[in-house]
Amino acid sequence: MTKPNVVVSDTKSGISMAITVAVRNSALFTTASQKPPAVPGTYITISKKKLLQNLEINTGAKINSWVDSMRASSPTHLKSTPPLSSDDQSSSTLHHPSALDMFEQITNASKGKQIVMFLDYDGTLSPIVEDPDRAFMSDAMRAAVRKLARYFPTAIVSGRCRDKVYSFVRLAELYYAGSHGMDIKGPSKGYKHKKGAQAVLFQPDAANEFLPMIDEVYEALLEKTKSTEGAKVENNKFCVSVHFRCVDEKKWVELAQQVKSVLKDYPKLRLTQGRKVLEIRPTIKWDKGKALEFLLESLGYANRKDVFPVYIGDDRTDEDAFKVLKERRQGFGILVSKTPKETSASYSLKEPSEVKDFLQRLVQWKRLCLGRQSRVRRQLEDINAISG
Ligand SMILES: O=P(O)(O)OC[C@H]1O[C@H](O[C@H]2O[C@H](CO)[C@@H](O)[C@H](O)[C@H]2O)[C@H](O)[C@@H](O)[C@@H]1O
Repeated sequence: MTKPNVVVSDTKSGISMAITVAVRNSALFTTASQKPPAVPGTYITISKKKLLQNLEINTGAKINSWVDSMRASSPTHLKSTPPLSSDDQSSSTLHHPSALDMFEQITNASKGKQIVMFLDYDGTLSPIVEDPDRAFMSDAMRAAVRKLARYFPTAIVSGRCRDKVYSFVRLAELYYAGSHGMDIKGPSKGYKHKKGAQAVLFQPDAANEFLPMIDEVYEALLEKTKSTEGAKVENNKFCVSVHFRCVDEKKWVELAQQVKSVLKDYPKLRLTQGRKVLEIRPTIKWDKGKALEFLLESLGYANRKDVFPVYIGDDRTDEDAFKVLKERRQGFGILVSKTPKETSASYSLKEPSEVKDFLQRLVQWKRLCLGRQSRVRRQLEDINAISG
């Protein structure tokens, strides 16, 4: 389905807004004369009443699709889903092979380049648990990430607020991009930056303007959802998460409607979907993919061919970063998932324990490479000493 961006303008009120129109199944364009022009960005005129009605329909349809896709990915539903045919399995395995099985190919592709690591937090470094405040990472995972950061610049990129994710990871030598990349900070003082890299502290100006609105929406969502047992609202500074995980599935539509009813007063906020969570974010063009590009630039790798970024994540919001890597044709994305999914990542890992194994193997491989290099250097020095 094509989804051109169309600027819709209401002539009476002068309201203009950019919306994405699903052309083929569109409820907006019912007659040939109403069909959108082929060129995106063209102005068309729709009455305000019609516009609001149609947005209602679109949002209503979205609520069902969010809830359906959350249902489809819940463990109880996965169990009852018929297994893929052997053909399906081999094709998805072919498309997204295990990063552990393909380890050698991956490291070969990185030869002569600087690997830079980007790690999502929930579901990647820590297992998914019911209480978001108790999503701790294991000591073994922390040790693996600590060693990783000795050899490669390493960033944590999370939907959580930066302070919260830092309180879980507790490694001062890393870069942290919280609130889906809207709040970025480099390693604490005392940790060396690569030559050419800048000390980083960054929040897009446009995001800062949203802070009071986000706090207001957080309070409104707390109030609106308080009657729904198990619902949890989390303030992630530049965004808000509404958790469905502990809510009875029969109440999911109701909870999604509560969220929608609060958001109708905030057209400058948008909703994205994660793992049994709806996330409320500013409508600015900033996401985990932009954060990845920003960090590469801050590290001194803008427009450089000798960089090899690796992004590991499990969530829909990580797809923005996978896409950036695909478009740049640099490095690759690794999706953490037990089941095949549509993704822009190149490889997959099943769960956080496999992520840990992969990070440990990277460290071992790098140590071997460095060991080999220093042996060769010593031999050359010996030869030079003898001959000269
Ligand atoms: O970008 P991430 O680091 O993956 O953060 C995305 C969201 O993760 C958290 O929620 C998820 O993990 C929780 C703990 O395991 C789980 O209970 C919840 O169902 C998941 O959606 C976090 O609480 C959210 O704020 C993040 O946006």
